[in-house]
Amino acid sequence: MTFTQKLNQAWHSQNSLLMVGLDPDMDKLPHPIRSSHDALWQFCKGIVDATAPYVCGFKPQVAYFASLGAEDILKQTCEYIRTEYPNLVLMLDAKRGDIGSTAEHYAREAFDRYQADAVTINPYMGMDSAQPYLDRKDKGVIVLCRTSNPGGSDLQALQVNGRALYLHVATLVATQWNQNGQCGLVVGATFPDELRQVRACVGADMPLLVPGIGAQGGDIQATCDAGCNPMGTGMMINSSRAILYASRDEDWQHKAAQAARQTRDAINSSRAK
Ligand SMILES: O=C(O)c1cc(=O)[nH]c(=O)n1[C@@H]1O[C@H](COP(=O)(O)O)[C@@H](O)[C@H]1O
Repeated sequence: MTFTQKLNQAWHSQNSLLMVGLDPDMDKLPHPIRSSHDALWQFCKGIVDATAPYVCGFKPQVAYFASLGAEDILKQTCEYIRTEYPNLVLMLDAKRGDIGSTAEHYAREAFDRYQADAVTINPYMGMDSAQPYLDRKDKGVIVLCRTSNPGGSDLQALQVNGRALYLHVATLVATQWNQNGQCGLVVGATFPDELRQVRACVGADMPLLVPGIGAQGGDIQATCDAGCNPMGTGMMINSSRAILYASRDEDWQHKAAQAARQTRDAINSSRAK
């Protein structure tokens, strides 16, 4: 099954556009598990189990694991998601970008080592840097387009031939890079006007990874109005900290589940309007 087929099925079977980002920060782990020898694994497994009923997928962020030398826990978490929740999308957030020969190894990392369904990449180095990912015909390649952070405007909003650079990226990906129909774009929920423009530019079928609700303050209604396709889908709306750290006490799993359910419900009532 391809990435987009799996995503479409997950949207419908889970009735959810919510993606939970797995960004485990040792300083913020719940107190009851913090001093445990396998705290990181307990946290990742606990969050996955608590929130799985409410999501279309999970997005582990490589840096949070790599900075701890905990790639083994990332691998274990990916395996756990794949085996226990095989209908949910597994997106590796890596934001890689390098020359083709090196990118080939990043592609192996994402798709062979972690067996992700999709990976985030940076388009700055152009098509040959994306080719090793695009060659994996069934895998999702999610390209940074209009990122959620304030500094995203520094380059992405520059006018190039009368059009913002991020729209050039959107057009390039939708026309030239999307040969296998498995590409998507990252567009921040913090910029709903730009999200609307990107959706108009790429059409209804391209999935958008939309981080920026929750801790970054993006508005769910504005996000759905701007980014949903006519079927009321089309987005993986990511939230990490607001769900992961909803509580640091005994009830951390319960509070994470509650935050995920409330976010899913808010998205569903916004996309239904
Ligand atoms: O590619 C991403 O996932 C991403 C792109 C972007 O423009 N902004 C952004 O915040 N992200 C990621 O999405 C997550 C957002 O986390 P919260 O702000 O805690 O919900 C982090 O893992 C970021 O690395």
